[in-house]
Amino acid sequence: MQLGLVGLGRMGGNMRGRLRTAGHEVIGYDRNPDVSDVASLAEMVERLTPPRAVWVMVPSMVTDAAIEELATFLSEGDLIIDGGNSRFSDDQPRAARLAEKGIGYMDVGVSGGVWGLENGYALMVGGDAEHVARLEPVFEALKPQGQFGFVHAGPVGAGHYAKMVHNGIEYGLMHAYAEGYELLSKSEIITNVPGVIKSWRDGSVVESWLLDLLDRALDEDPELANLSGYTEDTGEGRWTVEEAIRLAVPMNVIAASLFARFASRQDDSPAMKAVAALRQQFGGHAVRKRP
Ligand SMILES: NC(=O)C1=CN([C@@H]2O[C@H](COP(=O)(O)OP(=O)(O)OC[C@H]3O[C@@H](n4cnc5c(N)ncnc54)[C@H](O)[C@@H]3O)[C@@H](O)[C@H]2O)C=CC1
Ligand SMILES: O=C(CO)[C@H](O)[C@H](O)COP(=O)(O)O
Repeated sequence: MQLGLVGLGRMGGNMRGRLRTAGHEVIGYDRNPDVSDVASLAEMVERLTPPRAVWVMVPSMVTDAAIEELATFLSEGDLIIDGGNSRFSDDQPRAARLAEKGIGYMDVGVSGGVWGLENGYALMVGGDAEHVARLEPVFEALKPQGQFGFVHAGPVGAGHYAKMVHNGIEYGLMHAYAEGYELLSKSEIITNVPGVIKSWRDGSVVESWLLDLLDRALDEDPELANLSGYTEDTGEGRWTVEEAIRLAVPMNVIAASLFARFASRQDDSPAMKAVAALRQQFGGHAVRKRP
């Protein structure tokens, strides 16, 4: 089928490749002319035959603006799919605004990262059954081969909700591997840290794709010597914790892994300075002065 695709970066660019390999006609627009198929959004829309379907794959901070601009070129009966990591609570208001113009909307959480071109993307879909059915050939091309990797999770917003929780879990899993890695690295008795990690890849209880990727990173840089631990976040972990607070769900692991990222950005911790100062105040304990 024919699909418009807005945003041709690490995700959208590869998705365009996978869809084309499956025989679909993709007309992609990106602000960056080096990767764009067309010069403008208007040209992309012009080249699509109504009723059109346009998949948006841009950073969440710019998604609302991108969809608003796109909608000015679309007509009744067209359909917008947001595949980026948007906050689920943005979806229903967005769908309502588009519905005023007769434009349909669905949200899709996409997992698979830069490996999706080759392995396929796990898709978590939110929206009306009629829209899901319309996009079925696109989902079929994007999803991994095999039994799993696709869900119609519920109404508009459910796809992004599912992806939010997925990413929260991702934070926690990564952090568990990371803490295990640090302990192995500090141990006096382990002489082959990358070897231990590698050994777990087959037959162990903790084997997983993330573990495979940690092994890959250690193959490239056995002591991760070329990296700083500074770690960004793009929203999903925060939203997961916010939602856990709203629903009073104990979320010890994911919250701790989110906060560890915040700590990774500090040269020194103001909180720990306060703890050191207080110990000194009440107990006369020694503190380390800054050089
Ligand atoms: N990289 C990853 O592992 C994953 C990313 N995502 C989500 O997918 C979305 C895209 O992520 P990436 O491809 O990694 O980002 P990216 O930064 O590699 O690519 C974004 C692309 O969008 C373009 N762009 C930005 N604003 C635009 C606009 N208004 N109109 C047209 N093009 C515009 C940029 O020029 C860039 O090429 C984000 O929402 C991200 O959170 C989802 C799953 C995995
Ligand atoms: O969705 C993803 C993987 O599943 C993206 O890589 C996302 O950017 C990861 O989240 P964060 O940037 O907060 O670490």
